[in-house]
Parts: sequence; structure tokens; C-alpha cells
Amino acid sequence: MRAVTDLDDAGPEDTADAERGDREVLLEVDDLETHFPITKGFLRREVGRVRAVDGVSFRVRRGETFGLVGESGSGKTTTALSTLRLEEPTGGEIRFDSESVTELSGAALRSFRRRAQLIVQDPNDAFNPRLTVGEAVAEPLALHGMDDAARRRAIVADLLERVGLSADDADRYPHEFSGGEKQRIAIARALVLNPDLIVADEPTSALDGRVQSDVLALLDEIRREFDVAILFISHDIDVVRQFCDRLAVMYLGEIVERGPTEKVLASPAHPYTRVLLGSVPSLDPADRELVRPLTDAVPEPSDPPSGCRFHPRCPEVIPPAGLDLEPDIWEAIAAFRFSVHTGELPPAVDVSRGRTDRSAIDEETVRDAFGLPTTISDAHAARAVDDAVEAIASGDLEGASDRLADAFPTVCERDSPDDGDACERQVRCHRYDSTLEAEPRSSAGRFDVEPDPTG
Ligand SMILES: Nc1ncnc2c1ncn2[C@@H]1O[C@H](COP(=O)(O)OP(=O)(O)OP(=O)(O)O)[C@@H](O)[C@H]1O
Repeated sequence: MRAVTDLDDAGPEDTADAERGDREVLLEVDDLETHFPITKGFLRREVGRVRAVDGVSFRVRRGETFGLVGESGSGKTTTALSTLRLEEPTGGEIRFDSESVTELSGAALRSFRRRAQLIVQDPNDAFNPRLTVGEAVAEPLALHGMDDAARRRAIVADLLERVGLSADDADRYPHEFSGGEKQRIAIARALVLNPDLIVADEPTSALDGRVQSDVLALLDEIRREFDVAILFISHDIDVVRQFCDRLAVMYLGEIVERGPTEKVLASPAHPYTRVLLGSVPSLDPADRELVRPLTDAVPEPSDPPSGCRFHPRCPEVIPPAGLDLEPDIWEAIAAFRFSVHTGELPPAVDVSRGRTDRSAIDEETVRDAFGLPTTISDAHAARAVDDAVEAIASGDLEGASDRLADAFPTVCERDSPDDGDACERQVRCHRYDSTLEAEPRSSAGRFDVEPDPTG
């Protein structure tokens, strides 16, 4: 497996990050797997599994912010909940402060949960409307045995002030506060047991822009002041960029790329990371190429694609060995192949919605609709494309799909890429596999690697 490493020397702004990077590991997650059974009928027979989290590994160091980013449905929340054992993992290993939490129960599990707190997305879901703010924030203290009411009240008053509210707010009720204020109260409650880790699941996505930044700034301040690590979940790579020391990009239950935030975002190595970045206008410097996926629909985690899960959408899917094609011609053929395979057809050839008449579809329409090149230099490829075009024009989608699959096999469909060695940056992509011919196209390129002891 080829490795990716630093492009830049550390600048002064990297110093604090480097210091956090030297600290010991707090949370280790190895090969985490959380599958949900799909059941059918009266006897609830298992007919399949949603592979929400499927072999995820990462480390969070003391006092650092680690971001998990990915589209909706990629498995971020399930990873967060499974890490805290609020959802039962179906496989893998979790260690916190060097101790396994995978088998904990009873008092030991409660003690772990005291040290690892959760903040949820919508602060409206976080509070019992019948408890005052003071009671809500103090509740964990009482549950964990602090009987002295005056002491509880003093701790709550102090925390409310630290999160930018007033000690008097303790006597008010949650509905009297705005969304941003409620999220501040949730942060105070998460801090009350002095945790080592806060898992923040989209803590700002239910809030408006300005309030979002305030809450992020507060979380950052809290992290410094309380020396607490934060596992930060977000679909918004821009927010992760502002807030996290390191990040991992998730796609369909797997981590596809992981590394220091600045480096991953300056030179994203995995094609999916580049697609994700290309879709964020605010991260789009003039020279950032817009990388589009070959197909749009995200497959179901109950039936993920074989090999690399991103391959049917990957603009850098590896061509079959021995095929003599320009990269852009191959990309057009690959887009054709996977659009036909997934049934994501351009409107001009899609008869399924009744808007297009089959008799109006001839071979030229098919070529135009898929943007296929008029000349393909490789005779074998040209023949296969002609055959598939003809099959589609005559209404035989399945025949076209089979012909294209036969003619254009790819290692990305056949084999799962591995993560490579534990190094500062990890990329799960065959283009980083030194046993294959395909070069990575990313500006991250191939470099020697500083091994990362924390993985
Ligand atoms: N309890 C459950 N039973 C069955 N499927 C589930 C369950 N919880 C989550 N899933 C499925 O697992 C997949 C991952 O969901 P998850 O909520 O972890 O993703 P996510 O990246 O956090 O997305 P979002 O940002 O939309 O919450 C989705 O397909 C989801 O429908």
C-alpha cells in the first residue's frame, strides 16, 4: 500500500496541534461493526442486515478534537452511539484509557459513561420539560451519588456562567431558552461530571449560522479549559475544518480517509473526499477542481457494492489492465457502465417514468444522452460500447449492463482496498496500493511516511 504524508512543514499555527498530537491516546476504536438485522414476517426472520458501521478504526488523543464527517446515512451517529455503548456493537473492540469497554456492564459501564458524555443534535430533545435548568444540569451529579444539594447548586451556577449563561438561569425552564442557549445548557450538563471525552453529534446543525459559530467557539474554549477530548460528528466538512485537529471521512459504514484536518483538506487523497470537498462552495478556492461522482445515488448500506464501496460512483475507478484509453474517455465509459448498472439513466433514454417513448430512442440518442465519445481508439472497448448502445436502443438494459461488466472489469469492483500501514494519513483506495499499476491522481501523491504510533 502506498502512503501519503505531509506536504508542508509545520507552521507556527501547527504548534498547538502538534502538541495535542503528541499526547496519549484516550479512545481506541478497532474494527467496530454495528449491523442492524432486517427482519420479516410474524417470526421476525432475519432476511438481511443494515451494515451501518462496518469495520471502523480510529484513535482520539487526550484533549484533541477528532471529526467524523460524511453524508447522511454514512454511519456517523451509529459509530458515535456504538462507541459509547448506547448502541450495542456487533463486532470490534473499543478501549478507553487503555481499558476495554466492549464487555463492560453495571457499575463499570456507568463509570465509563461518566467519563464519556454525549451531546445530541437537537437540544429540544435533550431536556425533560418538567425539570428546571438547574435540576437538569445537576441530575447527573445526583445520579452519581452527590447528595449535598448546596454543593450541586454551586457547581451548576459555576458551569452556567462558564457556558455564557447566568447562575440565575438555573431556576428557569428549558422552553424559556433559545436553541443556542439550550445547546449551551446541554454542554454544561455534559461537563458536570468532569468527563475526559465529549461525543458531540452534529451539535450545531439545528442552529442558525451565527449561533452555530458561537456554540463552536464555546466548545473550543471548553476543550481548552477542561482539557476534554471531543469526538465531533458532522456532515459539514466546513465546520469540521474550523474545529477539528484530525478527521476521518466516512462512506457507507467505512472510513475511507483519515488524517490531520489541514492536510487532508489541503490535499485530499481519496476520490470520495475530493467529491465531498468539491460540493462545498465555501471551501472552493479558485483552483479547486470540481470533482463529480460518476453516478449520484448512494447505495443502501444493506447491500453495499462489492470491492471498494465507492467504485460505482468513483471518477477515478481503475480501468482494466491492457486497455488503451485516454483518462477522459475511460471516465465516460465508466460513467456509462455504472449508470446502466445502477439504472440511473439520463431522461432522454429513461422510459421508466413514461416521459420518453421507447420508439424515439435510437443509437445516436443513447450516445448523446450518456455523453459517449464518437471515436474510441481501443477496438475492444469500442466494440463493447457499440454493443451496449445497441442493446439499450432495443430496450435490453440488462444485456447492456452484462456486456459492459464483461468488457470493463475493474479491481475496484473485485477487491476491497485495505487501509495500509498505520501512518499519519490513511487512504482506503486501490490507487494507493503499490502492487497495482494505477497512480493516485491526487495532489497528495505518494510520499514517505512518518509512522503514526496512534494509528
Ligand atoms: N436502529 C436502526 N435500525 C436499522 N437501521 C438503522 C438504525 N439506525 C441507523 N440505521 C441505518 O444505518 C445507516 C447509518 O445511519 P446513521 O444515522 O448512523 O448515519 P449518519 O451518517 O449519522 O446519518 P445522519 O446524518 O442522517 O444521521 C442508515 O442507513 C440508517 O438508516
